[in-house]
Amino acid sequence: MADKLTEICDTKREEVAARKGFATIADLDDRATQESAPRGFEAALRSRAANGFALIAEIKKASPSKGLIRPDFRPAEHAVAYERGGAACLSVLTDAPYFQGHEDYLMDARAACRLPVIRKDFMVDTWQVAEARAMGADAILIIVAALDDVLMAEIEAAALERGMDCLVEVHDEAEMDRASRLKSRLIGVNNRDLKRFVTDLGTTERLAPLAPDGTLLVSESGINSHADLQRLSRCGARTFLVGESLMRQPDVELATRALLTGI
Ligand SMILES: O=C(O)c1ccccc1NCC(=O)[C@H](O)[C@H](O)COP(=O)(O)O
Repeated sequence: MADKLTEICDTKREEVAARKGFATIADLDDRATQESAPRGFEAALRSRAANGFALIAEIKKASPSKGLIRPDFRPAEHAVAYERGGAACLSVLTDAPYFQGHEDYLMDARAACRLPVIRKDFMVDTWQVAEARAMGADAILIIVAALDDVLMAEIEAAALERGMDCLVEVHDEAEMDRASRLKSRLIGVNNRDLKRFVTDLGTTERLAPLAPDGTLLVSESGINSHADLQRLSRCGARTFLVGESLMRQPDVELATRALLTGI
């Protein structure tokens, strides 16, 4: 897995190097003490998945594959709509160059609702983990394809010591094997092939049996309907990360409810 992801991570390393000049990890940890404690991202998903489908609803303005997705982008309103529609957690993109994200979107969304929030970004440095907590994030994303084993474990440790959860994202069998060596047991299979930008729900079906014991499996990307949730549940996935198909709907609350219930 390389290409676009490599390009995004190279850009991210440059961005982080520049941002580090403005705040040390100690500064960020100090700022984090003024934030509310982590809300329990994984626990919220596990409790919802025990009784049905658990949704991580994504607040996504744009993407490298589709450009602008939501012209009338209002993160706080979308957060409330997702919560009312039945989402268990939120995902908020904070990457600016490729997704038009911003840390303010995460802070505004989290302040508007009671849901736990994952900072959806490309983690390449432990500094970003402290930054995530300082902006209020309850969880971070670890993209296995973007990191070596040592850095991946350091980023996970930095999140766990701050009380945050990690969603560990994989795209293939080798990455599932590497993910299984981490402590976290919240593993996401990304159905999007980052070389060709096509999505295939079959990726989750192929990798689901390889997840280590105790895993809460999350199927990510390219999910459009309740029928997709039903199909994916047959391979054991009861937790889903959905962005574009919900963000394109005029009534986000209604669309979220329809996705979860089929009604
Ligand atoms: O969304 C993209 O085009 C993309 C491109 C390159 C790297 C990552 C990308 N997406 C990040 C995500 O993981 C998705 O935003 C998330 O899984 C939701 O997917 P979707 O429901 O298809 O919007």
